[in-house]
Amino acid sequence: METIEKANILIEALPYIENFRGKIFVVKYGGNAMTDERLKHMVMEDLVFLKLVGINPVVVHGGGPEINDLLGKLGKKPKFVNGFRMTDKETMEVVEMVLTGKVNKEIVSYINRCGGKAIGLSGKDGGLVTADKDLSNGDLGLVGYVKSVNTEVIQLFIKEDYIPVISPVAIGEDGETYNINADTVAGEIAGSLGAEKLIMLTDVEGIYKDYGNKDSLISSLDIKTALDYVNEGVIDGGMIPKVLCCINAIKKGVKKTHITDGRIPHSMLLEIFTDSGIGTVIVR
Ligand SMILES: Nc1ncnc2c1ncn2[C@@H]1O[C@H](COP(=O)(O)OP(=O)(O)O)[C@@H](O)[C@H]1O
Ligand SMILES: CC(=O)N[C@@H](CCC(=O)OP(=O)(O)O)C(=O)O
Repeated sequence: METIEKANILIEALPYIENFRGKIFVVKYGGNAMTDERLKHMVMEDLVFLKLVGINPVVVHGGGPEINDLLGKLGKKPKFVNGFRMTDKETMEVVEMVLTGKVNKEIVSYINRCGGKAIGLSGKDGGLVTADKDLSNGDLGLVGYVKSVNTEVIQLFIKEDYIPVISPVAIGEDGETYNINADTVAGEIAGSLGAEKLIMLTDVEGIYKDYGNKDSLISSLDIKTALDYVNEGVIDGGMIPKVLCCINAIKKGVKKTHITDGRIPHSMLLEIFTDSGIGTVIVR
């Protein structure tokens, strides 16, 4: 790359950096970007970069594949209904162990090694997220929905320059531990914080008008069109809950939500700091 091109890229980022200083970006971290070592490293660098230019990233992570791995080793077969894991008591123990014990701490130590200051939290810490039993897909055991978010805990850590890293496990008034889909938690936290952005890292480029036709990637759509696409079946499968979480977050005051390709190196920076972005933006 010519040196002038490098300089132009930095200059293109300048107005965004100015604009976003002090704002909160909630990042849902999952998919390939979480399992591929090289991509993992780049995501951590991107998070530290955001913090250094004055943006406040808040990470909500998944870990579905890791949970499946450990369940497999224990001889338990994972079962899903509409993308939600059937969670009996024994499965819940595994979910909590993997998400809060393994995945969360790995991300925290990775960010710290990359020069950031990360703090690991589950929904249980400081009453950050409370849950109740989710019956919207039938009785899936200990699957929960988000009842409340205590933003004070998150704000406290942001103020002290930490990057909060949150696992989607929460406690209910009944004292039960609940397993909540990570996209849902990210959407609810972004909404409650009034975040500037919710960024969903996933394993597709973004939303396609015609899934299967790589040329039909949509760069931007509003919430009404997004909902129409869900109802018309243009948006299907695992993309449905993602889009619904984005819509929910926007209705609660998040300015922009992004669905972007975690398989692309530094996709977060490309999405945030370039005029065209690389994935799909959903706005009001
Ligand atoms: N219109 C669409 N555009 C993009 N992806 C779509 C669309 N309709 C359905 N999908 C599906 O949604 C999937 C993304 O959801 P999912 O696999 O649950 O992501 P993640 O594992 O990152 O949470 C895509 O891999 C694709 O199979
Ligand atoms: C209720 C439910 O399904 N919870 C999810 C929580 C983790 C998650 O959402 O992980 P991904 O983002 O990697 O899919 C699960 O048990 O897999």
